[in-house]
This record gives sequence, C-alpha cells and structure tokens, in this order.
Amino acid sequence: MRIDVVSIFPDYLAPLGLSLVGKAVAAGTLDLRVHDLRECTHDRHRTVDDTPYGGGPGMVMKPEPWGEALDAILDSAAGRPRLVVPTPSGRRFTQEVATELAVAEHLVFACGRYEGIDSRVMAHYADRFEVDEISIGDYVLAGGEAAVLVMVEALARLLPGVLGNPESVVDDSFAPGAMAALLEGPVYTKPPEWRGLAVPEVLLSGDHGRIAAWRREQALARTERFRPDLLGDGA
Ligand SMILES: COc1cccc(COC(=O)c2cn[nH]c2)c1
Repeated sequence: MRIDVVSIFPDYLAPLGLSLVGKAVAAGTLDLRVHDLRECTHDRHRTVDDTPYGGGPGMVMKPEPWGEALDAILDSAAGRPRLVVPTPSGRRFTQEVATELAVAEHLVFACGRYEGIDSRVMAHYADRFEVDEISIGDYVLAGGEAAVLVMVEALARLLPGVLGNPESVVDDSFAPGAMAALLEGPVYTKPPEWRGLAVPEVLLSGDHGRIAAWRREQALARTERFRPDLLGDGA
C-alpha cells in the first residue's frame, strides 16, 4: 500500500515513522510519502489560505496549491487513489471504515486547516480520486494531521504481517461478530497481587468456560455503563 499525506506541517506526521507504522514502512508493507503543501505555493509569502467568499470568520485553504500537489501525486499514481479528507463534517470513522481503508492500494490524505479546503478541490478531483471525507469524532481540531495519525494507525494494524499477534485483531472491541460488538472488559497480568489488589480468582482458575463467561459478563457491564448504544434494542 502507498500512502501520501499532504500537509503544511509535514513534521506533524513524523510519528508515522515510529512503532507499528514505522515497522510497516521499514518492512516495505507501507510506502509512505509526506508532502509539504507550501512547496506548491509560488508567491513571496507562500500563501495557502485566504478569506472565505460569503464572509464569516477564519480562512479557507486556496485551491491552487492543492491542485498542484494532487496533480503531482496523480502523475506518479497507478490506479484511482482514495482521497481521504479528515474533517468534522465527514462520515464517521469506525473500525469498519478502517478495514475498508486497509484494503486500498493507494491512499492520499489531505490535511485541511483553518475553516477547511476550498470545496472545488474535492469536486474537481471526483473523477480521478475516490473522494472520502471522514470525521474521527464530533470535535474540531486545528488541522487534519492528528486525524491522519489516528486513521493510519488504525488501518496499519490490520495489514497482514504488521501485528505480532493477528489474533488480537479478531478480538478487537469493534471487530465484526457476536461478542465483538461489546467493549473490552478489564485485563490483568502478573503479579497476582499488587498493592493489596488481587487478580479476580476466576482468571487464575484455569476453567476456560468460567473465564469466558466472566469476561462476557464484564464486557456487557462495561458496555451498559459506557456505550448502551452498542446494545441495540433502543438501549
Ligand atoms: C478539511 O476541513 C477541516 C476543517 C476544520 C478542521 C479540520 C481538521 O479535522 C478535524 O478537525 C476533525 C476530523 N475529524 N474530527 C475532527 C478539517
């Protein structure tokens, strides 16, 4: 998979060189290319934004630099990449969307700032990109870069050979399946007692039936407490 990221703060994407994503890049599973949008400006002040038509607060990102940046990526692209634009006004990012992105050949992330990117950019490229405006949550960030870090990490761990233990993807809280639509319950490891707190004895019992039942009960209780919406039947 090839991933391009276009941003006026390319250094913000440096964490993608670390840990799990960094290993996938080193292994060649991910071909990651970060581009500085300001290299596509040619005025003295390297202008990327201007005031919004129709008035209103803030600034809007100008279309010209984006046109130059996205044309350059298309010139070196094979098929029809997916253009992912992180925005508060996009479709909701979920584990299911992460699995969709994980099977793409080529993702291009456009990091918007200010009040957003001139809408003509997404309209202009609708035939050469699969344009996908995605929100990682109902809040407003200063720019799309942090959302790209979130989405790339979520999709990278689904790529073959990236996770040490592929099993843990199956058990993910939000992976498809009966139990999976619940939140994860509590987890424990050694020592068996820590600062006077013991591990629930069922987990030390070796009785796998009891353990599975206890874990489901804990997952249900946690889901009822924090995410009753996941329990359906109008809960
Ligand atoms: C492209 O237009 C804009 C406009 C404003 C902010 C941003 C950055 O993204 C977010 O704030 C966000 C993404 N998911 N949840 C919040 C992009």
